[in-house]
Amino acid sequence: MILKTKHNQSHGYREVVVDLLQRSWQQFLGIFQGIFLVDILEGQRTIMYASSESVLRSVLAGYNGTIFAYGQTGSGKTFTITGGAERYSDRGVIPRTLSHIFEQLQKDSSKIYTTRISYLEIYNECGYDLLDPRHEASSLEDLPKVTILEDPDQNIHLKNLSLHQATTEEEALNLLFLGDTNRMIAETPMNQASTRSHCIFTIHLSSKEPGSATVRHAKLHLVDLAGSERVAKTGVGGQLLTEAKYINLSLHYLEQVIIALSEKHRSHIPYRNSMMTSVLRDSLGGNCMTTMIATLSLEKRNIDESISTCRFAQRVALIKNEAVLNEEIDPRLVIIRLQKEIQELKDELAIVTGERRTEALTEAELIQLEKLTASFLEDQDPESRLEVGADMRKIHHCFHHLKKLLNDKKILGKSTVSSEIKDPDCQEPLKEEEYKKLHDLLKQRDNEINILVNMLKKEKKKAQDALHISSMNRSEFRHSQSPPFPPGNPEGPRMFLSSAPMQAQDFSICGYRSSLLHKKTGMREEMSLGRQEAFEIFKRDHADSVTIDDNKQILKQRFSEAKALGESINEARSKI
Ligand SMILES: Nc1ncnc2c1ncn2[C@@H]1O[C@H](COP(=O)(O)OP(=O)(O)OP(=O)(O)O)[C@@H](O)[C@H]1O
Repeated sequence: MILKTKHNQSHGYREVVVDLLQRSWQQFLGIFQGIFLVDILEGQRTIMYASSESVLRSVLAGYNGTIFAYGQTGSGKTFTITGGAERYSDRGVIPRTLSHIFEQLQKDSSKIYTTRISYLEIYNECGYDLLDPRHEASSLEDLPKVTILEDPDQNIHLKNLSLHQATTEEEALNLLFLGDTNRMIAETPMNQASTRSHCIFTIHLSSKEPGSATVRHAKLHLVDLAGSERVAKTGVGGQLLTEAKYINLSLHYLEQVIIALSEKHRSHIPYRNSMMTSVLRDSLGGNCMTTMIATLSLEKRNIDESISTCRFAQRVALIKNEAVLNEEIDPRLVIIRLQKEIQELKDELAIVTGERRTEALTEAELIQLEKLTASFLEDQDPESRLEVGADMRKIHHCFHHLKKLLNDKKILGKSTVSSEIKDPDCQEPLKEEEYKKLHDLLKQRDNEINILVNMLKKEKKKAQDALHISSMNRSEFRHSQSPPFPPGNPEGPRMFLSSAPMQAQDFSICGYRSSLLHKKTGMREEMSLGRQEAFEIFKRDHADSVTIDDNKQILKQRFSEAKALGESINEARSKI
């Protein structure tokens, strides 16, 4: 519990307060056990540290929490809870709490958090939604009233109170500012801007671990109660008097609830007497970690109110709440998890039984698979899976679709690259240059082919000449044979003509073979130019090409020798 004073006396201030209270109320010192006295000079940060730290820790862990400010009018409740507008350092418990919560949520990546805000005002015993967008345009009577509904477990639900999701501190602060502008504020003899209502700013925090169906819901109520005032002392009338009556009455009911809670063995707690005690039922005597900030105005004339506040604080300090972890299993998540499990089991069963499906997938199924593939590709989670079941048709379609996406991306990438380097001014010259290059290459190849064709022609002519000569020689040689060689005696001519005629015969066989080869390869004239060229290259690069050339030379030499011999034989014959 925190006792905050607004009095602006810094020198020996704490001592003055304690001394004052000691003299006025001897037993009072006992009350201050566990109560912090906060000096105005120590500022809002100390208040925040002393009041909120442990509550915030519990809220983040999944427990409900409440921080409420109580004190007479003008003692600094609003300043403590919301803060002063002049300096940043004056910001109160709500903005500091929001800052702390969002900082912690950002640090903790192990859970998924959802933060929602509501802002309730209880004015003259009626509830209003301070975040209702119609607040500014309509009068209070036209606005829907927030009403209390109680379920069989005596849990309180508030009808017509909106919940606004806030994903960042900034969004949450904007909601706070919006609500603050809608609050009922009036000038009273005790306070230039007295809040004439009780305000409850609630942060609803839900957290769950990824993949888990267990959700924790925690509520943090930050309550700025309206201040009590002695009507006889302030002498207010009219609207202010009506408001003061409502405020004092609801604070009286609050006190009754606190008294009942602080007394052991009290079976009935009169929560239902006022809207405020109904709404704060859990915070006051139930499942909640509650901190009360008592604010005092320490002018001498306010001593009675200060003592009354301290007495109230003493009673509050006696109450023991039992906070429990608000965990529940989200039925929607359970259903989703069970459905997934059923599907997985079905798939497993299909694999085990070897069930084969051959009918074509429907259009809707194909679209669904493509959607699944797209969301799988978009999912940043490295452990995400593309679940299509044990159906080969579906698996194949997914692969097919993935391939298509990849190819589309490649084509797109290429076109992007080409469009990136495309320069409309230099594109034409580039093409012409390419064309010229290709044209030159073509010309060069034509020349080479012509040269090769000519070479081939020459070679062919030579071979034909050689064939012609050898056939002539053979006929001449045959004429000179008498009697002809008996068949099956290939040795015969060699014995008779020694080696030279044999060489001529070999050559003729060689020519015959080459003509056969020509026939076999389909005649070289009929070969395409490309094939001829390839054949020439093959011959040139062949491992035996040198030996073949040498043999050709030897053959030529022998041919001329054979020719000379033939001539001399003819000469000799004519002589004979
Ligand atoms: N610690 C403080 N430092 C500086 N100014 C303060 C402090 N506490 C309160 N004040 C100033 O005192 C005035 C009254 O404070 P505030 O409105 O917070 O009181 P309250 O208890 O909320 O009153 P009410 O119940 O009438 O709404 C305001 O002008 C506020 O700025």
